[in-house]
Amino acid sequence: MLETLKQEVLEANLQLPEHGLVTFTWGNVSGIDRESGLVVIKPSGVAYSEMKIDDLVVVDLEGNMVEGALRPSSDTPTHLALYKAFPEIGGVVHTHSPWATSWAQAGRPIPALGTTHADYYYGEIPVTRGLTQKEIEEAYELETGNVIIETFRNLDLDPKAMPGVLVSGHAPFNWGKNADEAVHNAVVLEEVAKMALHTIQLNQNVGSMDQFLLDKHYLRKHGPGAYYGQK
Ligand SMILES: O=C(CO)[C@@H](O)[C@@H](O)COP(=O)(O)O
Repeated sequence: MLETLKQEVLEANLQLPEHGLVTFTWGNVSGIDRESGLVVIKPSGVAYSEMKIDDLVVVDLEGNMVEGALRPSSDTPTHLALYKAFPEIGGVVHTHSPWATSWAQAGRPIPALGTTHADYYYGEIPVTRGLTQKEIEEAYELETGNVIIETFRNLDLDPKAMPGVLVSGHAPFNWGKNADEAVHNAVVLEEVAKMALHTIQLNQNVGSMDQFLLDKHYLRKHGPGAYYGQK
């Protein structure tokens, strides 16, 4: 089971450079085996072109090392916080993909402007508040997870219907039922972020799309009896 998960996590990580979502080593993917509670994650600072399956690190949900010779990604506490808070997810990805990161740095949520967005994200893609100096100094990556969870609670968002978030001043995190789906959602986020910025540049008065169009696109793909089936 763990060997299969490692292969999935390796392949998901390697998709990041393929899709142009990472520069150098600015990103990481993990996957969880819910039965054992073990998480497989990219090692910190290892180049994608050199990464081998045995470089992946296995940790438990408390962050204790279970397998691996390298240091786990510095973002591991964020991944673990998300796995604990959102039991329905099986994969997490963090990138600094430039279009989504631009919105995060601007501290702006991405409004739902069209059907590409609505096929994956049920409404505006949220942005968190900025972390305080104390949070950054004491437990930066854990608090990054906590601020995401706080945002979802405050906005009453369902992580299945909203599989990503922008961390203010930082960058996006995405998730999915597994590592592959998390990366898929990150690719869509980047495309949607780019299109939204262009759309607003072309028409500053554009409003969010109509609720009935959002419902039609999101619910026919992900709602009960969805004809596409669940991703
Ligand atoms: O967010 C950041 C840095 O701002 C990290 O995700 C990025 O550098 C990747 O770190 P790791 O190599 O996974 O430790």
